[in-house]
Amino acid sequence: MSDFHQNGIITDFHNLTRRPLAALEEELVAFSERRPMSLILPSLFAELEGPALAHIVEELRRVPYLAEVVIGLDRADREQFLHAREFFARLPQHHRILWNDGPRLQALDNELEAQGLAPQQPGKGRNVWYCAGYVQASNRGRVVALHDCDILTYDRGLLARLFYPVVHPHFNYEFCKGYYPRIAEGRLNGRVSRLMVTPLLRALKQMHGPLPYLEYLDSYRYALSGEFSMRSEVLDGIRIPADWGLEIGVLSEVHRNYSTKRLCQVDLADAYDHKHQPVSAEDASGGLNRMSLDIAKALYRKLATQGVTFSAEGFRTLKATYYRLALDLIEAYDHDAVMNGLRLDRHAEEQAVELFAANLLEAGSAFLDNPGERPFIPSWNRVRAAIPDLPERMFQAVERDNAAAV
Ligand SMILES: O=C(O)[C@H](O)COP(=O)(O)O
Repeated sequence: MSDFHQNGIITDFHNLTRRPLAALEEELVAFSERRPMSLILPSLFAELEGPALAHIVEELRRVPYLAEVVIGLDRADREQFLHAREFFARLPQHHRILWNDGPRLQALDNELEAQGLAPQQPGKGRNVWYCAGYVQASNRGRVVALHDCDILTYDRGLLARLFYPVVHPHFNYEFCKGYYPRIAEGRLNGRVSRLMVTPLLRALKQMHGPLPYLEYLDSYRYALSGEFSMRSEVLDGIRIPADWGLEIGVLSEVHRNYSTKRLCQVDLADAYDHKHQPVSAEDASGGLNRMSLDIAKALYRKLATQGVTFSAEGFRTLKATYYRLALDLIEAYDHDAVMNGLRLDRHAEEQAVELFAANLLEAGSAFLDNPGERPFIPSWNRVRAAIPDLPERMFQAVERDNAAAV
């Protein structure tokens, strides 16, 4: 049960009364006339075979207010795409799959590449970016929500709560971010969020003063959650990273474009569990190792756009400050866990913090050594300026891929 604290920066929507889902959904159906809703599901083909997605689709089948569901499908060959079409066919809502590796969308990607506009690397950010372009072209929704496809504890109340703040006709929020406790099987999870992002933001505040941007980021209870909703025009103007920096990138872009009065967060669930990636300490190309590098790079680059300058010496200080703050937080997490009868492996937590600390330096060197890197994908506004009919052609390509014969 959450309290009713407001942090004074963004509005916080709590779950104070466990209001029945039927009441929320009834309102959402009424709101949908004025603000129709699209749902984007960024998915890997492998997730169709995992334990979460079949249940998510079962829940979605019963959602009465959605105008469309757009599934961004990554890492699928032709046969797998055909399987995905069958898999999602049970959705009663209008739905389309973006076969990102298919020949039609690849051809458009090549065209964008020729103009220097294509995402530079594969990843969740790239997948979401293409889906964002598609929902603009399909023009079915005024409000768009996104959630991950590996949520093991999914129920459709999560989606209702995620949409509500942005679709209520008398509220004028542009963007809403979800939060929840990542607790499962007696353990406290959310390792990158708890052990890296929170102490890193606080270390940056110690070093650079209480910048409004850092205060703002730190006001999110779960900055890395993959669940957010927004008015559809928000998607047009933002530049997001192609990789795991997506969540931090989106939060940064909405901060740049809107007053914090137009931004909010919402309590989505009492517990949340998903697929846990390995830490992957030995291999920086995967797992939480890679995720922490991508996030640190995205944060440094966004801070640079706020006028913050970095140096090798500064990164060393950041590492030391972060490390101390992270160890103090582990103590707090541990005590909180004990009182709640949860388990926390302090050794594993400290090992993760050591890795993240090293990665802050690693990401720092990448930042200082590659000033010309293009980690952010251009906004769709820019794509439309360069190739005006590309979104429409993408729409047609998706229609053809989803038609009976591919
Ligand atoms: O949100 C996070 O911190 C990362 O996605 C890792 O989450 P996990 O520890 O719950 O796997």
